[in-house]
Amino acid sequence: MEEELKSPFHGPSSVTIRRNPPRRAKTTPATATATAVVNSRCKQVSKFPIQEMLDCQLPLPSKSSENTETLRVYLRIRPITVTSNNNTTGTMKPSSRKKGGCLATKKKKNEMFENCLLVNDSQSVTLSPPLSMQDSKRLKSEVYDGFTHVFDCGSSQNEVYEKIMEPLVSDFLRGKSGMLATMGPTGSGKTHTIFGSPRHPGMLSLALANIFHCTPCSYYISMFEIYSEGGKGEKILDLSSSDGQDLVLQQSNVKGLQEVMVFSVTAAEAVIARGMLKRATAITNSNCQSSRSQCIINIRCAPEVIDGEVEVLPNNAVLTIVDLAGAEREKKTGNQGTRLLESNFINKTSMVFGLCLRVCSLSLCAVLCNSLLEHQKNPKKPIQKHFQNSLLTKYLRDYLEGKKRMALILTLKSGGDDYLDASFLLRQASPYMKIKFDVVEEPYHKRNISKLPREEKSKRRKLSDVNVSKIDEDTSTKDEYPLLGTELISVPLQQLELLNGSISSSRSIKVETNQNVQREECCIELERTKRKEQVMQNFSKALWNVLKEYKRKLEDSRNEVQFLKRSLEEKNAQSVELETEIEDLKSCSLHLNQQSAEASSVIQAECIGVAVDSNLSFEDLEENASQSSGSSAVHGRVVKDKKDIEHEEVKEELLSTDKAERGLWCSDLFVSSSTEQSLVGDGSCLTMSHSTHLSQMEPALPGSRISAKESEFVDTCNANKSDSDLGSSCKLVETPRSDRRRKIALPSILVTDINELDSKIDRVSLKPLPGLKVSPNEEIRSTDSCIPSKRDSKRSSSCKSLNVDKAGRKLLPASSTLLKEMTTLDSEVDIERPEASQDSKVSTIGKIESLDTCNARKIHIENRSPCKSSNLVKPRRRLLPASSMLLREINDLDLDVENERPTGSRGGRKLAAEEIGRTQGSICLLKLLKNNLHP
Ligand SMILES: Nc1ncnc2c1ncn2[C@@H]1O[C@H](COP(=O)(O)OP(=O)(O)OP(=O)(O)O)[C@@H](O)[C@H]1O
Repeated sequence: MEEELKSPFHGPSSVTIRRNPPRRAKTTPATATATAVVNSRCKQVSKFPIQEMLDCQLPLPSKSSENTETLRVYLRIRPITVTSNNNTTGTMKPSSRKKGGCLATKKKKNEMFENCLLVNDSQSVTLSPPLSMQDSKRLKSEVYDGFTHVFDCGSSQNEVYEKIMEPLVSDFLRGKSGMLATMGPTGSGKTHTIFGSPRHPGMLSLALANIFHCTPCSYYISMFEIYSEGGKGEKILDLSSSDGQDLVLQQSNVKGLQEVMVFSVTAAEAVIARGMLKRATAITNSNCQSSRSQCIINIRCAPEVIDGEVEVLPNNAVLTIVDLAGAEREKKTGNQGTRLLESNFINKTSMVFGLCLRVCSLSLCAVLCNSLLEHQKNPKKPIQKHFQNSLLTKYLRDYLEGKKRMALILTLKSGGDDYLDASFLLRQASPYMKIKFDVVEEPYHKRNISKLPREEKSKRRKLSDVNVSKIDEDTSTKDEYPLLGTELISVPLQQLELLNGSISSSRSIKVETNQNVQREECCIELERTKRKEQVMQNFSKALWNVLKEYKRKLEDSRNEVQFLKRSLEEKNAQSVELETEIEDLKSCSLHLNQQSAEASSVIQAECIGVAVDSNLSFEDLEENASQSSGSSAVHGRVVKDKKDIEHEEVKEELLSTDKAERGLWCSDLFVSSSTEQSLVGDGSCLTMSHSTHLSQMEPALPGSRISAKESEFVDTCNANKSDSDLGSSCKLVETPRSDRRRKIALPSILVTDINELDSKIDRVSLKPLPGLKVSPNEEIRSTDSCIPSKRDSKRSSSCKSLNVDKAGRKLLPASSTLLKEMTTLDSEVDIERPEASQDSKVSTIGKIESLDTCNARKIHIENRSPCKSSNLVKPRRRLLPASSMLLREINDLDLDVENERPTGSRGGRKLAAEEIGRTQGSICLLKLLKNNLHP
C-alpha cells in the first residue's frame, strides 16, 4: 500500500490501459498495400510481442488501489428540499425550501419536486429528464457509472468525510499532499460540503479536528480567494490576514500570502471563520448566500519548536481544500449587471477547471490527444496551455496535471429543474475517471440532429479531421446548456472516451458507423474541393495569361505612341522650318519686286524710247513681258497671273521636294521673280535686270552671241555692280540667305530658252505704239492707257502697274511664248559664284539678249490694267537701285546704234529716236535692244 502510494504513476494505472487497448483503424486497400510493403521489408525483424503483452492476464485493481488514483470523483446529491435546520429530507416540502426569493410557478414547482437523479448503486446514477422535457425535447434517461462513490441525498457530512476526506488527511499526515475540491452548479451544496454548518460541520472542520487530534502540533493555515471584480480580470484576496490586500500569483505560488500558524482546532476554525466573513458572496435566486469567488484553504505542517529551537522539520505536504463557485445559468439565477459578469467569470473558471481535470484524468496518450483536439479546434491556443487560462488552474496545476492526489466531489441537486445542470456536470465529469454513461433510450433529438442538412455541417468542420464531424454532432446537444460553456467541455468528451476504451459497445458501434459515413462524405467533399481548386487554378492561370497579353499590347501601344509623338515633333519642326523658308522667300520676292519696281520706274522713259526706237510697240513689249513671265515659271508650268496662287504652288513645291530641290526651286523662283520684276516697267529695266542676273550664271551658254558694244555695256554694268551698291537685282541674288549659296541645277528650260533665243527672236512681232513713230517694218502694240503714260514722268508708274493685280501684288510676268516652248535643260548653273559672272559674259549676254526679247513681248501682252497701280503696297525700301547710275553711264556711252529691222515674225517697224524725243539713255538702250534683236 505504501509503495503504491509512493509511485502512483506506475503499476495499476498501466493495467487500465492494457485492459482497454486503443481501437484499430479499419484496414483500407491503401493501408493494406503499405502494410504489406512494410511487412515484406521487415520480415527479418522480430515482431514486438504487443499482442502477447496485451493478452496477458493482469490482476484487477484491488480495493486498496483506489487510494492510489490521482483523481477520485465522488458524487453527492443534495436533497431536493432542505429543512430549516439544514437537515436533508426526502420529503417534498416546498414550504420549507430554503432558497430565498424564489417564487416558482406551478409547473416549475412540479419540476422542482420531481426527482430526476436516481442512485443506482454506490458508483452509478441514472439521470432522467423531467416529464416536461421528455415530451418537448424528447430527452431520455442516461446512466452514469464509474464514480468512486455516490452519496445520495440522505448522506451525512460524516459519511462524506470518511469516504473522501479521511484518506486525504491520512496522506497529509504521512507527508503527502492532497486536495479536495467541490464542483457543481450553484446551490448544489459545495460550500455546505466544505464548510458545513455549526451543526453539520463540513470537511474542513472535520479534517482540522482530525489533524489536531492525530498530530497535536502547529500548522499553518492560509486562506485566499480568486475573484473577479465586475467580471474584469482576476484578483487574489488574502482572507486569512486582516490586511485584505490583493496578491499576485507567481509560479503556482501566491506571493505575499499570509499563513496563520494555529495550534488548535479552535484557532484554525477561527481563522477560517474570519476568512469566510471576508469572502465574496451574494444573494441569487438559486442561493441566498451564493459564493462569488473560488476559495482556497491550505494547511501545512509547521516546524516543531521547543524552547525556541526547531526540533522537528516539517514535511512539505500541503492539504488543500477548494470551494469553487458554482456554475450559473442566467435564467435560473436571475443575475443582472455586475452579478451577471461575475457569473461569466465563475462559469469560465469552472469550465477551465473541468477541462484541466479531464486532462488530469487521462493517460499520457489521451492527454496528448485531448490537447491536440483542443489545439485543432482552436489553433491559437497552444497545446497544454489550458492551465494558463485562469489563476485557479495555474495555482492548482500540480493537482490538475496529476502530480498530486486529488479528490473531486461533484455536487448535484436532484430536482427536475436542475436536470440540465446535472446532465451537463455529469457529461463533463464522465471522462475524469472511469465514469461511463449510456443512453438507455436514444433520445429523439439526436436522431433529429443527425437529419440536419449535411451542407451546414460541412461548412463548420475540417475536412482533414474526421473527428471534427463527431464534435459537431456532439456539440449539438450543448445548445441546451449555453451557460455552462459546453463548447470546450462536451466536444472532446466522446473522443476521449474512445481513447480510454471506456465507452459502451453500442455507443461505439454507432460512432463507428457515423465515422464511416462521415469519412465518405469527407472524401467526396475533398474531391469536390480539389476539383474546385483545380478549376480556380486554371482560371487564374488563364486570367494571368490574358493580363500578361494585355500588358504586352499596352506596352506596344505606348511605344507606338511615343514613336508617333517623335515623328509628329519632327514633322512639326520641319514644317516650322519650311514656313520660315517660305517667309524668307516671300520677303525676298517682295524685296525683289520693290527693287525691280524702283529700277523700272527710273528707266521707264528710256525703256519707252527704246521700244520706239527698236520698232517695238508697247503692246508687243507687254506681250513679250507676259510671255517671258510665263516662261520663267518652273518647269513649264502653267503660269498663274496672280502671285498668291504662285505662292501656294511654291508652298506645295517646298513640301514635296527635298532641300536640294528646294534650292533649285529657289533659284528658279529667283530667276522668275527677277525676271517678272524686271519686266515691270519698260524694256530697259528688263534688260538691266536680266543682264545682271544672268551674268552670274555659268557655264557660258552655247551659241550666245555678243557684240562689242554689248560686251562693253555688260562690263560696265558688272563694274558698277561690283564697285558700288549695285542694282537691286544683282544684290538680291546673293542677299536672300547665305546658306542658300550652293550649287543648284538651273532648270533646263532656261538654258534652252537662252540657246534658242536667237532662232526664235526673229519671229517676234513688234507693233508700234500708238502715237509714236515707229519704223514701218516693226509692229508695236500697246494699250491706250499705257501710251500717254510713256510720254511724261508719270508714265512710269502707270506702266509699272501693268503687272500689279488688284491686291496690290505684282503679277507674274508672262514670259514669252519662247520660254513656254522650252522643255529641257541639262546644264547646271552656279548662281552663287560671283566670279563666274565675269567669266561668262558672252553667254550671259546671249541670255540677256533672249530675255530682253521675251520681256518685251511680255510687256506687250500683260499691259492691261495700269489703273490698278493705286492698290500697290510698296514694301519697305532697303536697297537703292543702281539703275540710275547705270543709265547715267549708259547715256555717256557713244554707241553706234543701228536701227535694224527685226526679222521676227511680226515685222514691226523701226521708230526714229528723233521722232519720239527720247533721252540719250533710252536711245542707247534701244539701240542695244535692236542690236540684240538683229545682230
Ligand atoms: N447535503 C445538504 N444537506 C442539507 N442542506 C444542504 C445540503 N447541501 C446544501 N445544503 C443547503 O443548500 C444551500 C445551498 O448550499 P451551498 O451554499 O452550499 O450551495 P453552493 O453549491 O455552495 O452554492 P454556490 O455555488 O452558489 O455557493 C445551503 O443553505 C445549504 O445549507
